[in-house]
Amino acid sequence: MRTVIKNRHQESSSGTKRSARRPANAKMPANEGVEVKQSQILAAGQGLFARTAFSPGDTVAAVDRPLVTELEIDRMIDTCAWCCHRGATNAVEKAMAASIGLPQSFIEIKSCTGCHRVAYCSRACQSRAWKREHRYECKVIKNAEEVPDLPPGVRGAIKILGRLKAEPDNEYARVRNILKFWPVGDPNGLKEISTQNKKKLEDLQFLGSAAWLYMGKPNIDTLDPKSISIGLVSNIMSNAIALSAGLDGVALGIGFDPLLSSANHSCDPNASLVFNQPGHEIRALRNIEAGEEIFISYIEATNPFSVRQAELKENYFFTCRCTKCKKGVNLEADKFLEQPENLKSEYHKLADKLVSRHESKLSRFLVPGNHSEAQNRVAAIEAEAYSVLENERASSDEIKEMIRMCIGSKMWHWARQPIPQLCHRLGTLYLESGSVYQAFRVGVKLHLEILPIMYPQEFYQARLIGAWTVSTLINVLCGTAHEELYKELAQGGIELRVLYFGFLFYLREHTPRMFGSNTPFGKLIETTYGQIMAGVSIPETEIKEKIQVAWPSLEALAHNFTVSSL
Ligand SMILES: C[S@@+](CC[C@H](N)C(=O)[O-])C[C@H]1O[C@@H](n2cnc3c(N)ncnc32)[C@H](O)[C@@H]1O
Repeated sequence: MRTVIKNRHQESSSGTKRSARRPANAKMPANEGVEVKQSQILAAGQGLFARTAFSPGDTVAAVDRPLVTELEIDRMIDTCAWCCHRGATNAVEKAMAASIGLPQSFIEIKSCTGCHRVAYCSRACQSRAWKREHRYECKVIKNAEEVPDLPPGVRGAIKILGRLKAEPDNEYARVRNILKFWPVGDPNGLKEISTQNKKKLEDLQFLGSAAWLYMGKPNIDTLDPKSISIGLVSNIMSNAIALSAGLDGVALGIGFDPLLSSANHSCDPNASLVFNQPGHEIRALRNIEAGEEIFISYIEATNPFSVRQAELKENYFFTCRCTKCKKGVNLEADKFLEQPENLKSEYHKLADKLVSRHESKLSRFLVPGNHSEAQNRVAAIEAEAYSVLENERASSDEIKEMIRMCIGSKMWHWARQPIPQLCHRLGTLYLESGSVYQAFRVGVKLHLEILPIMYPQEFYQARLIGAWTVSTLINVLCGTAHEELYKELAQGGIELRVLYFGFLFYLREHTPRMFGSNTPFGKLIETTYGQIMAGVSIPETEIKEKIQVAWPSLEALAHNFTVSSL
């Protein structure tokens, strides 16, 4: 059956004009541009389809706030449970956020005086949350001695059960809609989870029963409330959209929305999810024709085949059958610069040690070839690199060491995972330790050389965030604290102030179509532009000429960044 989804706002389009497309700036009632019907992926249930053509950057579908928005347990004290804005919790973080223009420098988070377990950034957010959902959970989670910190999926289910109990007539349809999602909606879905990982299914059942229990075992008309609770938790947790604050990438929590969550996954997506705290939308990454299925990526799609497959299986319980995965392992994401048997001999001893360390998970990292000893060695280096990445406490020295090993082995290039993710982590660690210039150099390498290879689509949000990060770092380097360094760079032909304008203009041009103008990021860029330009007397055209002259110095900086620059 076809479900046409209606309603909500949609940003006007202003991209490439083609006859089949909507005219630029045409107003269109939102979400009429999509419909839910049988997916083109075999055995993947329903999917989201375009009913009209979209250009890169267009909003394909949008909601004011996902139906379920739940914070991670650690975020409940510093993040608004309604709009998901985070406030700095200590003076050091506040000062660092202020220095790079992050909103958490001025956001104050206050706990709910009823339960002291969730917090809000304003009375308006608190009052909206109370009316919509918090009144159903406040008493339940109040008693911290009896009720432990509950995972986001359970809290989401508690609120839905509360609403269902209070307003059964209004809420039945919504609950049925959530339960029709896979895995619960798929007749074999839960069995499949159990086959893959029996413990996972038991956990979901346990958490579902817990939500029902904490709600006081509600009796809801003729429905079986305990099974509903298990179904809600299972579907929310296995379809969860990861919510993160775009600017600092901090994981905030999970979301579930019947419209946005209808979009299936592809490792070569044509659209992406943008979380505008709390608005949430799907934006086109490239031209999408009417009738095409909309695919987003649930994970980091530039990881190698087996890493992607394993992540989707472990966290989302399905085997990916997207067009990219159907081609197997021989794509760009899996390629090394050399065949495994050409690994330099000085790496053999170290790699052999890693083979025994990672023996149990080596198969995840194996690439096809006919030289098993050599394959094992390269797979073991890759396993080590991913384990450093997964270790939240890895030091900057450990990360540098790993990048040196991979790049030094001449098997990896800079855009081959997990190098980009390791570089990103290194940049963050540099910043946290106050090494702004080092963070800037890593940021320039990422933005100018690595991200355009990873995400060739110009409208990928990660590229814009990369540009924003570099611009804020340049801004800091232009301050009085770095005067000497600034002069030194200028003598070497690197005109930071001019380069800053290059980023500012790029951000101002692209943000409206990548995040939207009337969003936290859109407003931040517009305010920054207004403040900076107010103090500038030179016409913009003249600044642009200067940027053109200065830009090659930045490209050279990126090019000359090697392992010895770490
Ligand atoms: C967020 S839901 C998407 C809507 C879903 N197709 C439905 O009908 O409920 C995610 C589920 O869709 C299916 N799915 C999504 N992308 C897939 C893919 N690339 N390959 C196979 N199954 C996929 C899996 O069953 C997954 O658990």
